[in-house]
Amino acid sequence: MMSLQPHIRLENNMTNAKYALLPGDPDRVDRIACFLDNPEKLGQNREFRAVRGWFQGIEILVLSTGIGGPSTAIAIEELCQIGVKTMIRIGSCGALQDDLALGNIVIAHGAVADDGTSRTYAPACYPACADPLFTATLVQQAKQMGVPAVYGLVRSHDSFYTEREAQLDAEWSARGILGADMESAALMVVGALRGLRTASLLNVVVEHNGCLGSSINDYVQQEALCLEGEERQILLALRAIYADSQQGEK
Ligand SMILES: O=P(O)(O)O[C@H]1O[C@H](CO)[C@@H](O)[C@H]1O
Ligand SMILES: O=c1cc[nH]c(=O)[nH]1
Repeated sequence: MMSLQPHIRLENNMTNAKYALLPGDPDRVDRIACFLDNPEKLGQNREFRAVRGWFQGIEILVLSTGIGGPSTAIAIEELCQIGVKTMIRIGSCGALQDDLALGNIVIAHGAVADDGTSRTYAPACYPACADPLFTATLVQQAKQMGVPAVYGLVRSHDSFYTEREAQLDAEWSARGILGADMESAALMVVGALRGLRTASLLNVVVEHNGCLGSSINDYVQQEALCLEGEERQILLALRAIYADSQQGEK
């Protein structure tokens, strides 16, 4: 088996984790670590910050993927080389539906693959789907926890600031897509091609057509709602991992 992975700079002997949590933002790795027992920093190279820890006895690796499909695909490929089997994105998204509030959680069972990475790995008609059983476990746990969560489809894209974004968001909103992010599709497509189980949990950090509050109080309150959502999605993922682990060796 290959040893030190060139980008994530992890190797087999550093962790036995079969489950990985994958935020985009490296700083989110540190906040996730607060939910784990005996968290241990494994290092950082570029956008890939790694921590391992345990939740109810299950070893979990946390690795940031950076922004977008290319670095996410690199993270998935290299995590696969060191034996990780189940990868759960702990991401954020912009809502595409009016009834989604800041801090609500979107459980994505599939994604519109509007990104270049997915297209590079497979034709555009290849479906970007999460693992159905793990996703069902997430939905079940969310219900048990009383988390404000919805499940459905999201759209992953490569652009944030093009002139067409508002129009594209409106079109995909009309098709019932719940939210927009930049990594879920690549995770699902590359994961499926490599025989991995994937899932994506997205915290709503931008409301659909929401007017941004101008006062400091609004801003502070919005930030607090987003952080609460992040805590919910982390706990939800960890509880689903535990429930999944009780169903047999993965
Ligand atoms: O919060 P993360 O996980 O980085 O996800 C979202 O935030 C970034 C854009 O601001 C993109 O990576 C998007 O997918
Ligand atoms: O609006 C947003 C927020 C996060 N990520 C996106 O892709 N869009």
